[in-house]
Amino acid sequence: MVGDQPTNGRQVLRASSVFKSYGDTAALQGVTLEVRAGESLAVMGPSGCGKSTLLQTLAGITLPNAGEVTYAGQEGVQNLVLLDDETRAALRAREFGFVFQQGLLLDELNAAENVAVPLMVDRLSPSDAIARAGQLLAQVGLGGLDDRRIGQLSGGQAQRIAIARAIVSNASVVFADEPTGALDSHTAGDVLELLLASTVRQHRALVMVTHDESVARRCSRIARMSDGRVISDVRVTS
Ligand SMILES: Nc1ncnc2c1ncn2[C@@H]1O[C@H](COP(=O)(O)OP(=O)(O)OP(=O)(O)O)[C@@H](O)[C@H]1O
Repeated sequence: MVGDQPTNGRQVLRASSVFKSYGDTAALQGVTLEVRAGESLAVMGPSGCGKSTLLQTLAGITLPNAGEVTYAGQEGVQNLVLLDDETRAALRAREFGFVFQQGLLLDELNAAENVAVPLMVDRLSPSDAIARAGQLLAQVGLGGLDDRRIGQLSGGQAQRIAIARAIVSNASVVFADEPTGALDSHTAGDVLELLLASTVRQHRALVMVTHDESVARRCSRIARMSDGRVISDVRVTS
């Protein structure tokens, strides 16, 4: 099935005329883009065109040089650019989830502890957080692996844990940067299916950077970038 959910949900995120430079490198050159609840947005384009910078800007990880990023969340509509670092970090931990190609899981923690981290950041007691993490691991098909160290898992299992961690605190937006890039095609398909099932089908928004057309076509919308600009933004219809 293509375009897993209708995309007429409420607007959760909006970048307006966003510019971002790193020194002399203009990574974003006036991007305006909205993201709605229950939609999956694939961000595509050639290497270096600004995809990851856009994702990180929408997520409030990177601050733009100009423009606004508004987010409609638990505290109402807020411009992420104007929040102080601590407030923005707390909002990210509470309302956003992240699935990256690799590297965000903590090797020194086991599977359940990794999933529990956002809950503990959000001040849930460790025992309640670990119990909730165990439920999430079962939901993503990894029941019984709670005590397994990250280094003892396959790439596909590690991405399932990353997905569990991304949604454990009821994130309303999940950001994924090449989430299947390091996986073989069969495992990648399973992980993508899980990512879509645990986000858009739960009325979350998914914003995903990918180089893979077949992955993008499973999303409900594709934004294509070139030289720091969005050059096309279309619904996936078939
Ligand atoms: N921290 C940084 N410092 C300096 N330049 C950076 C930094 N991050 C990104 N850039 C530059 O900004 C531009 C956009 O980078 P970005 O990572 O957003 O592109 P991308 O489309 O995600 O690329 P890729 O597909 O290769 O991951 C590139 O020219 C890159 O070299």
